[in-house]
Amino acid sequence: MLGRDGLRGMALVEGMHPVTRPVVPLPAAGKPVRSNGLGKPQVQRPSVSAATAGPSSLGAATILDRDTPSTAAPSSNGADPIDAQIAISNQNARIEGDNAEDWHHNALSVVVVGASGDLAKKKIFPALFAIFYEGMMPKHFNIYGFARSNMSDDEFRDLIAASLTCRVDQKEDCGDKMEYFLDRCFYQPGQYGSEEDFKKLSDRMTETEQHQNKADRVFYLSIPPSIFTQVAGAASKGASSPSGWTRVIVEKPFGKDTESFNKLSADLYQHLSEEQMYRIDHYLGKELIENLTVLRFANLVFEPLWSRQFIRNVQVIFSENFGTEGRGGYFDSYGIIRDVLQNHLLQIVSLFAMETPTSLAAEDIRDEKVKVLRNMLPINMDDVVIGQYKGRNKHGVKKPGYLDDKTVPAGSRCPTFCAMAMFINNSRWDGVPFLLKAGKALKSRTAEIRVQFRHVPGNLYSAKLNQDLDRAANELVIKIQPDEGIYLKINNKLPGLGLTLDQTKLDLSYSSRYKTHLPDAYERLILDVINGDKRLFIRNDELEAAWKLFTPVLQEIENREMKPELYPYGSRGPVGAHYLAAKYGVRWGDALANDI
Ligand SMILES: NC(=O)C1=CN([C@@H]2O[C@H](COP(=O)(O)OP(=O)(O)OC[C@H]3O[C@@H](n4cnc5c(N)ncnc54)[C@H](OP(=O)(O)O)[C@@H]3O)[C@@H](O)[C@H]2O)C=CC1
Ligand SMILES: O=C1O[C@H](COP(=O)(O)O)[C@@H](O)[C@H](O)[C@H]1O
Repeated sequence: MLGRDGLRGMALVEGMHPVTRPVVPLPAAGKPVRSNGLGKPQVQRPSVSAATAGPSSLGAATILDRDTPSTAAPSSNGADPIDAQIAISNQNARIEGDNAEDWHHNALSVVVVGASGDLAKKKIFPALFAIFYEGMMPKHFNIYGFARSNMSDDEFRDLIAASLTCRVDQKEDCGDKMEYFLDRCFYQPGQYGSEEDFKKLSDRMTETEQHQNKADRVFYLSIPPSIFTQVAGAASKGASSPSGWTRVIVEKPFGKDTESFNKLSADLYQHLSEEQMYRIDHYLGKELIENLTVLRFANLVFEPLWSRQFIRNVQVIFSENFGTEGRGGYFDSYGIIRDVLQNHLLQIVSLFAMETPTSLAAEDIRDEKVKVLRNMLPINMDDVVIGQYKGRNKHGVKKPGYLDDKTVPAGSRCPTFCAMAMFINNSRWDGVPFLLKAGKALKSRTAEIRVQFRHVPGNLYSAKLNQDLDRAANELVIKIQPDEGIYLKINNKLPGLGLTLDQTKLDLSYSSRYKTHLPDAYERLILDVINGDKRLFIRNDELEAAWKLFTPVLQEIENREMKPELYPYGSRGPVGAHYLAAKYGVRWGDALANDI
């Protein structure tokens, strides 16, 4: 068992080595000032019309002048005013401070274990490149791939290059930057359980780290969960940093139920300390999820409404317009509940429903989130609807059913859709249904939070609303993807001489307000690991509480071999989901005909 020193053989205790954002050349006037309450230093820039400046992420504290829409005429230097403000805000994420010199001089090695895999290619390498592209990587960085497949460094670079894109608009030196980045990428083949092979990797890393005082190392375990523990063991013994910190990103799934989670957790603790582990849930890295706490806690108009007194129900909806084609093998042993609800949607609920944290520090936020999970009532099986998609042939276009996938066992009852109602048993949320819904092969790809408010009591205009009052109630929609935005449905008078009410929306569409590229969730999260910021990562006790809620449901479904309700590929999902909502007097907001 390890002590506080983290990985076996680590010379330094995680946390003894304070971390700052990388140094990037700043305008001459930018100068470091003292840290904010998060223990992070800030940079003061004269051009920010800000009360405070601070890091990005949940702790973002830079307040920008929002009077000028992005469509406004360019400023005198030709730059769009909001673009300019965003650029400054981004620069503020690259914090400098007392330890900036350390950061500047330390080497950083990022090892992607499972480098030949799907996630690595699709998300991790592009994210690492984007971080570098944005000038957020420490100066002395190197990237290492590790997997069993045999590859030379050059073949590895070709593999990575194929998935890198110059997504960051209007920058001209992308090609050069890509070359520079690829030159710093290396590949080490090896067996996952072999300490010797990780030592070989470590020796190669030492070569690129040797000119720096200290070397910090990040290991991203982008591998199947069945080998998490052996990799953690071999890597910690063979390749921990001898001089700096060592952090390990662990991908989901974190177990399949309470028992397997406890085992995985205990096994990982044999090799890694809690402090070193960054359990990733990429939904927490999405722009609108990060904004959730800002919306609620930085606006007087929302927080007072955030309770059973005003909110009738909350819906967290995830849908994809494609099936599990090609991933059926993995999916069939997990199903949609483990794949999406137990992690992504439940994390959103806990962040949404938590009490005001003492501060924006990671532990304060996670303390509040875990309380929500522990306060949840056991899920009632009558509040669970499961479905599985079947093939569809519409207008000559054939779509396969889940069971048509060759990698799916014949007759599988694995749910590809689930809707459920959950309740938080505390004074804020007592009796408010939290309706969660996730499905594959549905009508559209979307992820959103819908907050349906109560109707106006004694509404003077009830006769004018022409429908039931609940339908005319306000609804706040946080659109996580696509078309990121926030809108509030309100009742408004139609202009003119008559007195007719119109349901319309106050609309903050990100694409019209901010002409900036939204960073991918993995970019933000990997950068947070480099910066030692755990606010957007899951703590062990959160998972423990999550599995406590979901394990009985999964056991019921699996032991009773419950039959999922079939729904056609590309439809709105099983009808049962609508009955579930109706049971609580609610309509799914995404299914409303009047979803303006
Ligand atoms: N892909 C995705 O979209 C997402 C993935 N994840 C999680 O990320 C992790 C990686 O996912 P993904 O890249 O899709 O996984 P892959 O199945 O592509 O596996 C990654 C690499 O691991 C090695 N590998 C695969 N199967 C085995 C095995 N049975 N034993 C030993 N090594 C194996 C292979 O490398 P080699 O043979 O070269 O050693 C492979 O390239 C998983 O934990 C997954 O659950 C999470 C969210 C989304
Ligand atoms: O974790 C997962 O997420 C993806 C959806 O992620 P998104 O960022 O594209 O919305 C999902 O397709 C996959 O099944 C699941 O494992």
